[in-house]
Amino acid sequence: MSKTIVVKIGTSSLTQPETGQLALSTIATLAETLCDLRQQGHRVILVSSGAVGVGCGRLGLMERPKTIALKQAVAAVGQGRLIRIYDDLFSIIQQPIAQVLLTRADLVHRSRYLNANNTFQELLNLGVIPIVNENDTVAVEELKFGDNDTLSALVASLVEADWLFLLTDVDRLYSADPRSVPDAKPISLVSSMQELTDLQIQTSGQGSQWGTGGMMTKISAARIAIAAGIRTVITQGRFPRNIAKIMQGELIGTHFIPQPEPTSARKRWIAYGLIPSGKLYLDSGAIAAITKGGKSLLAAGIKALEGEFDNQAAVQLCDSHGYEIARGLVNYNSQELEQICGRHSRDIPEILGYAGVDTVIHRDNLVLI
Ligand SMILES: Nc1ncnc2c1ncn2[C@@H]1O[C@H](COP(=O)(O)OP(=O)(O)O)[C@@H](O)[C@H]1O
Ligand SMILES: N[C@@H](CCC(=O)OP(=O)(O)O)C(=O)O
Repeated sequence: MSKTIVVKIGTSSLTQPETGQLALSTIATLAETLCDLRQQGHRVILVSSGAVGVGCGRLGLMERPKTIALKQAVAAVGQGRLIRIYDDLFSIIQQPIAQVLLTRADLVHRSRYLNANNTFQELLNLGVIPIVNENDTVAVEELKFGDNDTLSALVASLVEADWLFLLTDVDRLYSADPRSVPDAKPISLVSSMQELTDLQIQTSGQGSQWGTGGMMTKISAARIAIAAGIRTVITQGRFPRNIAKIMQGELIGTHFIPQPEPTSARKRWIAYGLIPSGKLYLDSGAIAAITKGGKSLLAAGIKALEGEFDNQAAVQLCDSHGYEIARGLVNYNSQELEQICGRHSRDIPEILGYAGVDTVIHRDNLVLI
C-alpha cells in the first residue's frame, strides 16, 4: 500500500565529520533509496539540512557562523549548492525533485498552512520528491523553526505522513549522549509519550559540530509526530537503505509508536503551527478539569498570566512550576484576563462591564501537549 514518508537528514550525516566535505556516498545512496521508494508507489518528502554546513565548506569557514547575518548569508551560498547536488543526483536516476523553502510564518497563518499542504499534495501527485529546508536566509529570529527536526515533524503532520525518519550520526537514541556517557543504554522502542517522559533521557550535548539541537530536538519532533499518528524512527544517516528494511518490519534504530487516536488536524495546528504569545498558570483543579475531565478552561482556575496577547491568540497552559500541559486559543485578551483570572464566570460581566463568554479557552480550542 502507498505510504507517505518524510525523511529528514541532518548536517552531521551529509558531511564528513573530519573535513566538513560532503558525504557523497551517503547522499547518492539516499537519492537511490528515495527513488526506489517512489518506484514502489510511496510518496516521499526529503527534509534536508546542510545549507549552513555546505555554505561554510564552500567559503572555507571552519566553524558554524555565530552572527545571524553571517549565518543567513552562508545559508544562501550553501542552499543553492546543496539543491544543485541533489538535482544532479536525482536527475541521473530520472527522479524529479522540487525545492521547498519554508519559514515559520507559512505555518502560523491558517490559509498559508493549508496552501502549503496543497502544494505538497500537488507535488506528491506529480511524483516529485519535494526537498524541504527552512528558508534560513530570510527567517527572522521570532519566526524561525530553528531546527529541521521540528520542521520535519511539522511537515509530516501537515501532510499526514505515515512515517517520519530522522537520519543522524548516531544509530539510535540512548539514555544519555553516547559520546560523553559510554555506558549509556540504547533505546529501541518508545511506546507512548508517557514512556518517553519516564525514560528521562539526557540530551545534554548540543550535538555534533555542525548539527543544531542534538537529540533534544529529535525527541520533541517525535512527540509532535506521534501525536499526529506518525510512526517515527531515529536511525543512522550513513545507511539510508535501512529505511526500506525498517518499513518491512526490521527493528533498526529507535522506534516511536504513534498515539492510537491522533490529534485532529486543526488541533495540531493550534498546538504546533501557531506560536504561543503568552502563558497561563493554572491551579490543580483546572489542571485536573482539562487533563482528566476534557473540560474547557474557566477564569476561576487561572492563578496568573504572562505576556501580552489578543483575543484568539495561542497561549501555553502551565502548572505552577511553568511546566507546559496544554495550548489553546483564548477568548479574552491579556488585559481582560488580568482582571478576571481567579474569578467566577458569573462575575465576568460585572468586572469587565460587558457580557463575555463563560470559557477562557473552549475545549474545542484546547490541546493537551
Ligand atoms: N541521549 C542521546 N542519545 C543519542 N545521541 C545523543 C543523545 N544526547 C545527545 N546526543 C547527540 O546528538 C547528536 C546528533 O544531533 P545533531 O548533531 O544535531 O545531528 P543532526 O545533524 O543529525 O541533526 C549525536 O551525535 C549525539 O552526540
Ligand atoms: N536549516 C539549517 C539546518 C538546521 C538544522 O536543524 O541542522 P541539523 O541539526 O543538522 O539538522 C541548514 O540547512 O543549515
